Order: sequence, then C-alpha cells, then structure tokens
Amino acid sequence: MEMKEDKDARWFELECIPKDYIPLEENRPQNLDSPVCDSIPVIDLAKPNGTVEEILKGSQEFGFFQVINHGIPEKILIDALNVLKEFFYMQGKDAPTGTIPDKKGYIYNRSDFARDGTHLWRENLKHPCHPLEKCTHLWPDTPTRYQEVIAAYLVEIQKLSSRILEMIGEGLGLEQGYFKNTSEVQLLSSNFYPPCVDPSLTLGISPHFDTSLISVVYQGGSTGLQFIKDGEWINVGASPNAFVVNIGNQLEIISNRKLKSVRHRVVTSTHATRLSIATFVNPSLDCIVEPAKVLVNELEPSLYVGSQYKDYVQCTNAFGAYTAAILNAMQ
Ligand SMILES: O=C(O)CCC(=O)C(=O)O
Ligand SMILES: [Fe+2]
Repeated sequence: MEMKEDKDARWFELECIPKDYIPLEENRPQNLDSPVCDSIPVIDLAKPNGTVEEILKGSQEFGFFQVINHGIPEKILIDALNVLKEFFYMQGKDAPTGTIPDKKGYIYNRSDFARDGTHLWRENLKHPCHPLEKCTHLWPDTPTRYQEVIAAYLVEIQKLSSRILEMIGEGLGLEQGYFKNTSEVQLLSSNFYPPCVDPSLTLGISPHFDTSLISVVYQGGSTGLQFIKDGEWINVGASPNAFVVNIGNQLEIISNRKLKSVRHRVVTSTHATRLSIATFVNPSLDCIVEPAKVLVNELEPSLYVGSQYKDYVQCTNAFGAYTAAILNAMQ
C-alpha cells in the first residue's frame, strides 16, 4: 500500500533509532533474510471440494493459512484500511496514549512496551467488537466514517470467521455448529508500523502466541508478519486480497493439541509501512474451554485442564496491558 510519509516527524525523521527501542541482542530480529514461505496453504474458498482438508493441514503443520476468494467485497477491505490509516495519521505527536475505555471505548497506543521494557515500533488501536450493536458508538468518531466503515468490515469478518470455524470443526470431527453460539469476534487490534532505518534493531510486535480461538488478519498486501517453523522465522507471503488466519491458544486446547498455536512476530522495513487489522475470534467470556469430548479417549488423554475463558484472560493478561479495562468494558 502506498503511504504518504509526512505523518509524524517523530517517526519519519528519525535517522538513528532511540536506545529505548532497541531490545537486548538476543531479543533482536536475527536473520532478516528469512525465506517467504510458499508452503503455507493459500486456500481458495470458492472451490467446491478439499478446503476443509487444506485448512486442517495448514492449522496442524504451520498454525497459519491464508484464504482467498472469500467473497468479501474489495471496497469494504479498502475502506477499512483507509479509515484506519486516516485514524493513525490524525494522532498528533502530543496525542494522549493509552486511552482507557470508560465502560466501552477504545485504546490507542504509540510505541507501547514489549515485555522486556523496550518500545515497539508501532502504533496500535484496540477496541471491543461484541456485541457489535452495543459497541459501535463507543469507538473513535474521527474520522467521521470510522464507526460505519469498521462495523461493515466486522459484519463480514463475523461471517467469514464462522465459516472458517465451521470448517475447522468439520475437519476435527466435532459436531456441526460446535463453535456457533460459543465464539465471538471480540476484539479488533489494528497496527501501524512505520518504516525504520534499521529493521535489525527493532520489532513491530515481539514474538507471541495469540490467546484467541483463531485470529483473522487483513494486511492489504504488506509484509513483515513472520511465524516460527522448526526454529526458523518464516515470512507470511503478501497477497492483497487474502486474509491470514492463525490458530490461537484456545483452539489448541479444544483440539487437544491437534491444531497448533504458533509463535509469531512482526519485523519492520526500511521502506514500507505496514498497516494490519487483526480480529480476535474468542470463546464467549463465560465458556469453559477444554478439549472437545470427542477428541479425548484412552489413547489420547486430555492434555489440558478446563478453565473459564474470562479467568484465563484475567490471569494471563490476554488482552495486553489494558486487559482489566477491556474486560470491564465487555461485561
Ligand atoms: O499482523 C500484524 O500486524 C500482527 C498481528 C498480531 O500478531 C496480533 O495482533 O496478535
Ligand atoms: Fe498475534
């Protein structure tokens, strides 16, 4: 995506990287020449057969796959990227960070902290999305189109993610509709990663696992997302109309580890800006998450103790630094 680079002098006129953005040597991105993975499945959802098997293969081997021909109108995707781009451009140097949602609302952060205390090379906007009708009006209202455009985007993500979860359920041998009333598109997290003069010294997002069932990411053809495979960082390819889907910890539990939640990160680029929209499809807060009964037997005993998703979120700070505020806003 073309981005004009006049947004914020704090990001774009930096010729050397401030010390507090540089992690300890062992936490820096090593080997930035990692290969682009051509083996993670790119699944054509318009195909009549074989998609369930491909989705399962991607989820077992890599924890990642992409989907194309998903039927979501391109305009909805482009509008969403554009309105988020405008939102990020509007946050001035002096904009307050860490806006805590009061009841419901949103959180905007610039250069938030990685676990080791260094700053990440990104800006981030996060907000609850469920139930949609009840939160739309509490999201940013500048740009003025924000709420309308993002709500339209999320309606499509709800449909797409239900379809994908249904296929995953089928592949695992779960009863039809297993996820139907127990999963929600709960959170949106959008990231703006400006170019960086030395990508070997910074991280857009540090290595992490997602705490979702699945995460659905639109990256508009940009690069930077990497996942780990056999100890090596692999780039997720950039196809403009594809969604990247990855398996989160909750689905790893429900599948009794047949599907893998895989560590991933975002690296920066010297020339390209990355804008991504991650949506987290999570269990409803009061769900008890445990391995599905049909996947547990004498030969394959349960590998996890069940726990309520809300407790899990609370105990692991699953929604990031503002988990308590977001949880509060969601209840
Ligand atoms: O695609 C991205 O920019 C990173 C999204 C991600 O991994 C996350 O928000 O958990
Ligand atoms: Fe993630």
